[in-house]
Amino acid sequence: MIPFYTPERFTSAFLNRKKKNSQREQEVLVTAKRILDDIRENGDEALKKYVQQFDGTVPSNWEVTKEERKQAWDDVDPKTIAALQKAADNIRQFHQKQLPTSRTMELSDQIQSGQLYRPIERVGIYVPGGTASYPSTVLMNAIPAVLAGVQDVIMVSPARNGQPIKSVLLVAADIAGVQTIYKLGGVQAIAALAYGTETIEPVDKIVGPGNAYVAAAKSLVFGEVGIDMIAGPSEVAIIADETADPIFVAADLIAQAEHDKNARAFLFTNSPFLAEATKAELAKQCATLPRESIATAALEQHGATVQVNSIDQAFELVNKLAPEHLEIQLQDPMTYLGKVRNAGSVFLGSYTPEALGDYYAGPNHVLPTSGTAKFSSGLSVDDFLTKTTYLYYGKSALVEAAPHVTRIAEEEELSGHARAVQKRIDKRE
Ligand SMILES: NC(=O)c1ccc[n+]([C@@H]2O[C@H](COP(=O)([O-])OP(=O)(O)OC[C@H]3O[C@@H](n4cnc5c(N)ncnc54)[C@H](O)[C@@H]3O)[C@@H](O)[C@H]2O)c1
Ligand SMILES: N[C@H](CO)Cc1c[nH]c[nH+]1
Ligand SMILES: [Zn+2]
Repeated sequence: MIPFYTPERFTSAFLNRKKKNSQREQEVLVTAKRILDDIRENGDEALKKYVQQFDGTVPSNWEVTKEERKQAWDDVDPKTIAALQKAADNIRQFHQKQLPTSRTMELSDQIQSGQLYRPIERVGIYVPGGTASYPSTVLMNAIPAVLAGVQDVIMVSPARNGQPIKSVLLVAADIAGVQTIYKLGGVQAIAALAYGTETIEPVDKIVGPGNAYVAAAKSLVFGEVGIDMIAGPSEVAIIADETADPIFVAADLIAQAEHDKNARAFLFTNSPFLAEATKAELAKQCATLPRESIATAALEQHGATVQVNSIDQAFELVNKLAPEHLEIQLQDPMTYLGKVRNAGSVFLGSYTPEALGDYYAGPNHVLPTSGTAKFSSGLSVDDFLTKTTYLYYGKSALVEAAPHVTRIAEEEELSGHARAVQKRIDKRE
């Protein structure tokens, strides 16, 4: 089960590793590039070829029809629909507060400047559909886009082996306000969104998580279109002391580990009792878990219980790790929030499991992984907006600024710049 680490061993095993593409990552990149290039060159014909190869059958229509979307509502249990609607309300409410307002700075009647926010026009949302389906991911990606004012929100998800896209994903798409849904997944979906084909219009930005092939394809089309981030395997770090309940701690480590054999789940504790009790509890809870083999593999290969000397040391290590999710299961958890420097999202107290945020509470679950929380943030309304600054100077304001502007231009030996100002001054005199 979960291996024990000293802080020193944890540091050398997880924090000091040089990032270098493994041979497998290189192979995935080569495959993704080959598929992208082919679809860019040969459009729908190549798209069909890869859909057939990787997803088993080519659907008769790429786009999910109105009838298929309507039928989905009859297929899904009304209790699931109600839960998704409530979750959507919470997510909407949280993200609504992120909406910025355009700013104007009026320094005088001669000088005005400001910043305009505008929605990106067309956004593609990737919703995974390989080993599991995630209606929560539809909500988390589409709701901020719709709130930002994106005109066309286009969702892609694979319809594999002749099976339709799961009805629950179609219902979630309706609840979130997705306009168009294409039955496409993997690298071929990213290619169609980025480059377009004869039948599919390209988008301006692609967001959403996916497997290694999807992540590689997103990294390769970046520049041609925008992307949100390159998502790695999901991860949680839990800081807990002797007051934490080992049943809750183990349950939350497992909730992360069941995602993927490469998922990472870490417990940092100063209590040897909690460490042992959690280990025993992990074995007990895994034994009855439907995804036991995935969770056990993740905990054994990518999990760790770190015996820290103090809670301060736990925060030091966690800030270096910059985990996607951080749970603080300590007494008076809110008092520790100020100690968090790097983390995608923080869950405070024993009654705030990460699962609450994954599905329901409001904050986004598309978060920076693999230490990237040091320089990036989770998905938000901001990801669907562009910022344009503007500037207005009247004549007398330019006259006042002119000597400074021309001085700097001369320093840079760009006399054309200096003249662009000076010509106006000369004409005035
Ligand atoms: N971070 C988050 O918010 C979040 C949320 C949900 C899911 N996820 C993650 O997303 C991932 C989903 O992965 P998935 O595989 O289930 O679904 P997916 O939709 O990402 O990938 C399925 C597609 O991969 C392609 N593919 C499979 N094998 C291939 C190969 N050998 N060569 C080329 N293409 C190939 C196929 O086209 C297939 O349609 C998981 O790792 C999951 O943990 C993350
Ligand atoms: N924990 C995942 C990555 O943040 C999100 C998710 C979706 N469904 C369940 N969990
Ligand atoms: Zn999850």
